[in-house]
Amino acid sequence: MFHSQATHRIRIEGEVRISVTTTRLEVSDFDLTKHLPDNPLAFVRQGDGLIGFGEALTLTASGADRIENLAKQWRELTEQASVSDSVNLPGSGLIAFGAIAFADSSKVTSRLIVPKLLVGKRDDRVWLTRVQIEDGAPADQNAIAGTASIDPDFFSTEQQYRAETRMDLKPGQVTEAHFEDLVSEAVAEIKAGNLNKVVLARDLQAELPENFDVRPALLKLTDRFPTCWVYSVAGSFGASPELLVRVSHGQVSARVLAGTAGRGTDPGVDQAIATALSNSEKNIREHSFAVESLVSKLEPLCEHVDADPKPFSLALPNVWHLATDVHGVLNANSSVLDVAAALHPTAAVAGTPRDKAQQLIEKLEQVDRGLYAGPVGWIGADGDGEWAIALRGAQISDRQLVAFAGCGIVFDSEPASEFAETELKFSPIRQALASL
Ligand SMILES: C=C(O[C@@H]1C=C(C(=O)O)C=C[C@H]1O)C(=O)O
Repeated sequence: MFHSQATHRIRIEGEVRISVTTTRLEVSDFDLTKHLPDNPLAFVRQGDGLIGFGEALTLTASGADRIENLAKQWRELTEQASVSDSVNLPGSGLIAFGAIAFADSSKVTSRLIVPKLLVGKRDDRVWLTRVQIEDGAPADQNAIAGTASIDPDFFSTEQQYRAETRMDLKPGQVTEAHFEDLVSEAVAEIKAGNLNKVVLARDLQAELPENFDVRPALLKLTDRFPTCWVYSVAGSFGASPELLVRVSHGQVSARVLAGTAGRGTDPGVDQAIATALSNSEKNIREHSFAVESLVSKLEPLCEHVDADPKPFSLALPNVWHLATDVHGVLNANSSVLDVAAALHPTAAVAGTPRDKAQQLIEKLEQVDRGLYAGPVGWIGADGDGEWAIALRGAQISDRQLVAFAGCGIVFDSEPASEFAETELKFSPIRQALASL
């Protein structure tokens, strides 16, 4: 069954040592989402991706420099690695999953989590990475923490997930009427010339049923949203359509979304909606703020940056989005987290100008967004990786589940239609938790 092997060894200040072994697995038709552990780490799109089991090591940070701080900790950790990776695919070798809080002031800790065990898949190639942590004493005298064993049936048998319990999402701290008031206030600020765009969000909440299992929800999200990045990291899970940044061998890419319309049930009407969206001045303006913010932050890090001059209409099962793919070539050895630190928060989730929008979000929403609208993804030992924006999902903490959805407000936004847009954006997570 084992095909090839790679071993990474790391010594951290002489105290902790991580030993990482990646082995190629000869399995066919392997479906990552049918083999998830309880409380999985996951980042999956179109059948490819990474799933992680347990936590071998977690790096944490909070505050305004949380992304730079995690990037630095990760660099220090990996600099001491001796890497030999014959699988040598994006996602093989030493990997951390990560979830980063939206706001500088968030009480929620941002994390990079190295799983005890990881299974990756790319273009029908599957690999297994095992992580061992030793502390201080020579390995043979030391109890090895973080050793994960794997059930021999793991790769041949689909895992049994616990039965779903229906969960009703109820209005959270920002109710319908309150949200519409906030939109009006934001429009007034924009008309007064204080800023151009701000993204306002509202929350829904539910009590978590006893013995809740997130895996059936993740399965539904991967089935229904194959082109989205389905994520599950540190209690934050969902199906994001938006790629904040991917770095691969010096190439950087992103998918910027902003501008939304609901899908039509009749094909003709649906197409008319897409055409109206791509001709809507309001939506084009909203979208261009998001592209400009991303490109302007990316340019200093790149030799050149390419963005399509006109957005395309991206069809998701529930909505149309205006979308622009952006590509660039990095001019230095920046890691995906270095780039994420420069890009976050884009005008797709904060606004323009960024600092004014962040201040207005804090003033109006008065709710900690936690990991919602923050970067979620993975980073490898070489700094390459892929991070989506944590949208269209929910966060679990203690016995509570909180879901957020937001939308970009510009001078001609109407409160009732912005509320309706948040409803559309809640539909993926509502359905994933509806136990239908
Ligand atoms: C803020 C969200 O989505 C973002 C806002 C969009 C918009 O305002 O049109 C579209 C896609 C995302 O960039 C969300 O889903 O909560």
